This record gives sequence, structure tokens and C-alpha cells, in this order.
Amino acid sequence: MAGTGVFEEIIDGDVYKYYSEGEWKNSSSGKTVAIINPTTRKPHFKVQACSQEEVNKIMESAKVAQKAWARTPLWKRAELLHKAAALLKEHRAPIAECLVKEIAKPAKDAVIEVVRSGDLISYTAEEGVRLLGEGKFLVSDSFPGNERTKYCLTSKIPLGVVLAIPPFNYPVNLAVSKIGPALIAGNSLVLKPPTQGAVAALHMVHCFHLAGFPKGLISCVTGKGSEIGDFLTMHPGVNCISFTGGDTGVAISKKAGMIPLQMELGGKDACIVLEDADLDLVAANIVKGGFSYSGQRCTAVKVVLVMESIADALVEKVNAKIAKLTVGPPEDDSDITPVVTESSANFIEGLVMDAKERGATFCQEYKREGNLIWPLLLDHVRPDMRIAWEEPFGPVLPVIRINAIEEGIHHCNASNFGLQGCVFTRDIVKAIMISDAMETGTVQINSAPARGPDHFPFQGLKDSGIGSQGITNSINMMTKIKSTVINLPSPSYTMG
Ligand SMILES: NC(=O)C1=CN([C@@H]2O[C@H](COP(=O)(O)OP(=O)(O)OC[C@H]3O[C@@H](n4cnc5c(N)ncnc54)[C@H](OP(=O)(O)O)[C@@H]3O)[C@@H](O)[C@H]2O)C=CC1
Ligand SMILES: O=C(O)[C@H](O)COP(=O)(O)O
Repeated sequence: MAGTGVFEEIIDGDVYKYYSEGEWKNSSSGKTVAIINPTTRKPHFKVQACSQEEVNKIMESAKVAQKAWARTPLWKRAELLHKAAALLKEHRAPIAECLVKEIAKPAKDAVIEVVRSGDLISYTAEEGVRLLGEGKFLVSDSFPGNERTKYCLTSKIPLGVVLAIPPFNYPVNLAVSKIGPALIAGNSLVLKPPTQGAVAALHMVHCFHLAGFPKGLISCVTGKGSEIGDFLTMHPGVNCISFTGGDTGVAISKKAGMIPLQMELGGKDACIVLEDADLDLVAANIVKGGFSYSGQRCTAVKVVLVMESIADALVEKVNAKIAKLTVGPPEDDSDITPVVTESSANFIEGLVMDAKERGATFCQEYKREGNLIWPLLLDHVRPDMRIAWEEPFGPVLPVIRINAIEEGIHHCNASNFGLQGCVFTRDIVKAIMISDAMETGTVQINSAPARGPDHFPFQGLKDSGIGSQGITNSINMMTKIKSTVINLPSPSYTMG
């Protein structure tokens, strides 16, 4: 149960505490934020609304703790991360329960997210020891005009205080995807979890606390992003921001100072289907890719671009699979569960109504009960419809019929997003050429888009992000280079 057993100390009455200087605390603000259960649409949890003074204190302690942490041997950093990973997996049940109640993640998927997060932390520990355990050694005479009088030793050093801001749909996995790299690289970490998902995140933070990380090294600030967010992202004590979410990230990138930014934002991942594709494989991937977690994934299939000659056959197969999707509460492991907020459901409905007014073909009746929207495939979608371009982040998928591959590539590249895309064909040469032409961070050949496995590089182009994630790239991004040059009085060559 959430907030019980080892987690008792993170809650006071019915309000979860925030985490600062190695302790669970009540905010002096006296304000709390209600977390609404998307299924019941009633408040389920409460967290503190932290004050700016509390943020300042957290930043001060993070700065002090980071100096000591940077002097902690790599193997000791890794040891603590492995402990946190084990604790996360040990306590997967209460954390998964929070995901079910806060973000209506299907119960099975909720457990998978927590276990995946433990694996991510452990892999990060190992990768960090290897990656940061070596540097570069350069000699001066490799550059014209120089003798070998200089040795340059370079290493990767921490940035300082990393601010991590994950989104609601993976409040644990997309938090640890930032926390792990930051810590193994020698940084301290301030986490601002999403409101929907904050309690799952607080339970995750407690696993790091139980692992025995130094006081002040990890903090967790709760409160609405719209209220405390700017104070955090513009705080002079922040040396790096790693953000995942929507166009909020674009605004943050304009406000943040001269610091490294890692941004993973929205997507409109296109699925291009050629005439020779295996339509059973395509249909399975479109349904899994487009409707898992009710389409609330940045890497969800968000528009299908299918050759006209096979479109009827594909749509029929997709509809048959949609008909088998279960719709209901996350507690029952339903395939389709309520979307995260009423405002999200309203946004999705707006896109559906626009498509209806402009003549899209509804393959299923549009049905909504509260935040629960039944899966819907819209056929014969045209570029003048909003759903052709906007990201519903819901269980609604548009199909655009094309008569040439170039049309599909054009639509993909005309989007402001450039996260992932996928292409289905038996012709690997064509697949490579299409992949090369698609302006996205990743192209999946013969499978739906996906961020995982978590050690793969993951990046968005254009409005889909800044920089690259994936464990190795995240570790590197949370370091900077330090050079030490040894100057010799006269040239010296190893004589072999
Ligand atoms: N690329 C991806 O992986 C994802 C993309 N998205 C996109 O984002 C949209 C909304 O999802 P959501 O999670 O609400 O994304 P948001 O961008 O609204 O929120 C992401 C995170 O940013 C925080 N935040 C909000 N405002 C600020 C601010 N001014 N300064 C600092 N942090 C802030 C949020 O906190 P709080 O919750 O308290 O507002 C949350 O922790 C989706 O519809 C989708 O388009 C969403 C999830 C994942
Ligand atoms: O933010 C998201 O939606 C995730 O990056 C998607 O991750 P997944 O492809 O592993 O579900």
C-alpha cells in the first residue's frame, strides 16, 4: 500500500511530504496540491506545494552535497545506485499502485515501468563506471608545427546541480532516466515530478533515501509546475536542466540561463506503410504503437501514411484488432484506460470534432465517458484536419492515404515535430532510403516507434527536443570536459 511500511515516513496524515536535506518535510507554505485520480475524477492523493524559500534551501544543500559527491569514487557511486535499483524493484507493488491511481496506467504496465526503472539505474551504474573511468590522452606533435612537448589529459567532470523534470506518463522511468546519469556523473539532483505521478515519484525517491545517498544530494520539490516551475528552471543554482514533456519545454529553453539543456518534447510519429508490407505485422504494430497507454506516449504512432492500394486491407485489419481492445479501469489491466486529465480529454475531443466537421471517416463510433475515450481510427484524414498535425496524446489515430512514398515522407517532414517514425516494407534498401529521408531522431524499420530499450540513443529533432537521451548520451550530457596539460622542457618520445 502506498505510504505504508517503509514509506510511512513520507506521509503526514493525508499529505505526502517533500524531500530535502535527507529528510521528509512539511512545507511552510501550508498549501497542498490535490492529485486527481483520472478514473474516478476525484482527489486521491495530496502533496505539498513547496515555497520559493524551500527551493532556495534545497539548491544550497544540493551545491554543498555535490562537492563532496564529486570526491566519491565511481565504484561507490555505482554501489549506491545498485542499492537504489534493488529497493525500487523490491517495492514495485506500492509504487505501481500509485501509477494506477495517479495516471491510470494499467496495473501490469505500471509494474513494468518500475522494474524497467530499476534495470535502467543498474545499467547506468555499470555504464557510468566504464564511461567515466577513462579519459583521453593527447600529444602535441599530432598537430603540425609541434614537437612532443605537451601531454593533454582530458576527463569528464560533473556539471554541478541537475534539475530533472519528468512528465506524467512515465513519472518513475523518465525520472530515473535523468537521476541515474546525473548521480553517476558526480552531480547532485533536484527533482520536480509531474503533479500527476508525484506520489509515485516520491516513493521512488524514498528508495534512493533508503539506499543511503548523502544528505542533500537528492531532493524532491513538489508543487504545480505552473506555480513553482519558473522559479526552479530560472534558479541561479541550477547547472543543467533535463526536461521531458510538452511545449512547456520550449518555453523553458527560452528562460533558462547559459546551462546545458536536455529536452524530450512532443512527437507526431508517422508510420509509413508500403505496398509490399506484411499487413498483419503492420496492423499489430499500429494498434500496439498507437493505443498502448491510451496513446499517451511521445513515441506513439500518431499518423498512419498508407499507400492507397493496400489501405482498405490494412484499415480492416486494424479495426479488427481495435475491436478486441478492452476499455475500462487500470485496475483491471484494461488496454484503454482514462486519459490523465479532463483537460486532456477535452483537447482530444476537440481534434475528433474537427475531423468530423471536415469529413473524416469514423471507423468506430466516438465514445467518451468522463476521461475515458474509446479507441478511434479516423480514415481518409486530409492535411486540412487538425488531427493530421497535432498530437492528441490519446487513443485516436488518423489514417492518411498516399499514392507515392514521397507523399509520406513529405507529410512526415512537414511536421514541426521530429521525434521518431517507422516504415513497413520487405525491401530493406527502400527502408534505409526512406529512413534517411525522414527528419526524425529515430526511424524504426518494421516496428512501431519506441524509446526503449533504455540504453539506445533517443533524441528528438525540431520541436521534439534538444540533445540526446539514452543512458550513455545522458551521462555524457551531464558532464563537461576538463583538460590538464603537462608541459615538458624539451621534446620526449617513447622510443619503443
Ligand atoms: N516527449 C514526451 O515524452 C512527452 C511529451 N508530452 C507532451 O506534453 C503534453 C502534456 O503532458 P505533460 O506531462 O502535462 O507535459 P507538461 O509539459 O505540461 O509537463 C511536463 C513537466 O513539466 C512540469 N512543468 C509544467 N510547467 C512548468 C514550468 N513552467 N516550469 C517547469 N516545469 C513545468 C510539469 O509539472 P506539472 O505536472 O506540475 O504541471 C511536468 O512535471 C502531452 O500532451 C504531450 O504532448 C507529455 C509526456 C511525455
Ligand atoms: O515520454 C514518452 O512517451 C516515452 O519516452 C515513451 O517511451 P516508450 O516508447 O518506451 O513507451
